[in-house]
Amino acid sequence: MADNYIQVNSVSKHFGVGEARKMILNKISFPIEKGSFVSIIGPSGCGKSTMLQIIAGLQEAAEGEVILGNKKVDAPPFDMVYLFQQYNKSIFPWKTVKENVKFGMESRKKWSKSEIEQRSNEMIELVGLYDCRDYYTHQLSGGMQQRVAIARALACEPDVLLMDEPFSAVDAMTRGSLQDLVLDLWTKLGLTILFVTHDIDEAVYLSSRVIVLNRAPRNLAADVSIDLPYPRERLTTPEMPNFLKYRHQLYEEIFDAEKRGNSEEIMA
Ligand SMILES: Nc1ncnc2c1ncn2[C@@H]1O[C@H](COP(=O)(O)OP(=O)(O)OP(=O)(O)O)[C@@H](O)[C@H]1O
Repeated sequence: MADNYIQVNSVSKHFGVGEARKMILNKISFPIEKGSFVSIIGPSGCGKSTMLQIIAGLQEAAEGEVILGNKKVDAPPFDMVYLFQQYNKSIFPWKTVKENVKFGMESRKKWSKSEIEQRSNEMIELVGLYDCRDYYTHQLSGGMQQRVAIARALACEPDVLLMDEPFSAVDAMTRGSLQDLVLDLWTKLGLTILFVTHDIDEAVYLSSRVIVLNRAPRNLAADVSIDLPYPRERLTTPEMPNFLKYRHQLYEEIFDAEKRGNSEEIMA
């Protein structure tokens, strides 16, 4: 059932004090439906990561609030996990794949030993690393390390997965297979996903909805529902007329947002 699971209510944020004070987000509001896949795009510096971190409870808004379910987010909620941009650095090199995946569950002290054992095996299997479960980080490729970080995050049974440019450091082939993995996990586990990316094709391919942030003024430039069927197919989806239509529309939005942002910087 579609309902507004997360509500971003008039969120503002600035950094710096005095003359150095800079408005980053200005009264941004949008709802997120449960089970949706929402990407946030926008020109560099428009505040995408800051927005995601406020939603995650990792940064405080200067004004406004984020509601998850019926509760205001004022600290990282247990049912939300945040995957950082360079999340291959967040896995421990002295632990094996399996130990890394178990670590997140063990630190929450919510599950028994046998539940941790079973769930970690299931997650490792789901991300396709079962045969490498006893490997250490240095024995894994970058894409495999990212699968470990995803498995560790999902082992904790979150409802919401927040991802900040998760695939920016991998080659095109790995990126494609990680995109399909995330779509597969989203479907199988019934997650709500918020995804920050610079890549418009990636945003259209993955998302049920794309939000565009402006750099000047610091508000919402566009909110576009992506009416393309799931499951998405790597070869056929990008050739669909609607895919090309959304891609074109979002490129235009970004170009406009960039132009407005650049002219604001020249005026400043
Ligand atoms: N802790 C901080 N202190 C001061 N300024 C900050 C801080 N964090 C972010 N900023 C500034 O806020 C603005 C928005 O940063 P943010 O990383 O949210 O943007 P972004 O849209 O994710 O950028 P990019 O696409 O380049 O990753 C930038 O101008 C950045 O320099």
